[in-house]
Amino acid sequence: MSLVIAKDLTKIYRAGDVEVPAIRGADFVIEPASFVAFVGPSGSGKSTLLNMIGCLDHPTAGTLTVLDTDIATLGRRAAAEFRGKYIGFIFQDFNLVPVLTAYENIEYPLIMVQKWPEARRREQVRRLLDAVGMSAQADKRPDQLSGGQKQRVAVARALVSNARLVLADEPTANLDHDTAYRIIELMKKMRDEFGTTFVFSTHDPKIMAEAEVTFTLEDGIVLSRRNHEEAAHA
Ligand SMILES: Nc1ncnc2c1ncn2[C@@H]1O[C@H](COP(=O)(O)OP(=O)(O)OP(=O)(O)O)[C@@H](O)[C@H]1O
Repeated sequence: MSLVIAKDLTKIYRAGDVEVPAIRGADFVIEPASFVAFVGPSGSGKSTLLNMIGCLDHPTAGTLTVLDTDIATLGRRAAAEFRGKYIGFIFQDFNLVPVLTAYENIEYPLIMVQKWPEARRREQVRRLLDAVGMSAQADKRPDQLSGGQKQRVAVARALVSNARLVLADEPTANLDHDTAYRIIELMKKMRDEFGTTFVFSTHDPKIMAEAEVTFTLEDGIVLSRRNHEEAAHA
């Protein structure tokens, strides 16, 4: 069963009398444990699509099924619960809490959303710190970390609640190219290790080449789907 199924997905923003069609009838499918990129120019609708898949924004029309749930039908509370249980987020500006250490930033969703007992939390946070290669920096605050290290912490935080799907909106936009490449490789390694589906957006052609499946967006329309493995063997 596919993890995400979008059919004729449409999003129109309304500001007074003005309508902005951000997504115009998108159809796509994302499989479990896949490594997927949405690419396209600024304003093509990448963030809007990721926000709808992440239950942060409501479709105007069409259907969007995530993990067998028609998420367009969820109310605010149910959407928040669904997000907390199944979806992790990574942002271009890291979004770490400045007064918390790397350890505490990763632990935060377990306290706020999941309410795990302390011993289980500690074991899970240490496992994630180790998986992203940040155990030695566990006690540092974000201002004591490099951009790449901050994004490693954010990757661990996105996975700490055992998310089935991680959505990353331009996760490498604030990183130099080598660091960006290493973060994408880390995300792929996490996909291999935990079986989590990763969906990210990017403008960067070198970064998009690292995805296994690429959807190209233009003016709110999914123009093409490319499977890199099929292409490599063609
Ligand atoms: N809250 C909003 N209200 C009105 N229009 C919006 C809103 N959010 C996005 N849009 C419009 O929807 C379209 C798609 O925007 P979106 O942010 O999804 O594109 P994007 O591909 O992520 O762009 P970028 O790469 O610059 O982040 C744009 O025309 C944008 O101006």
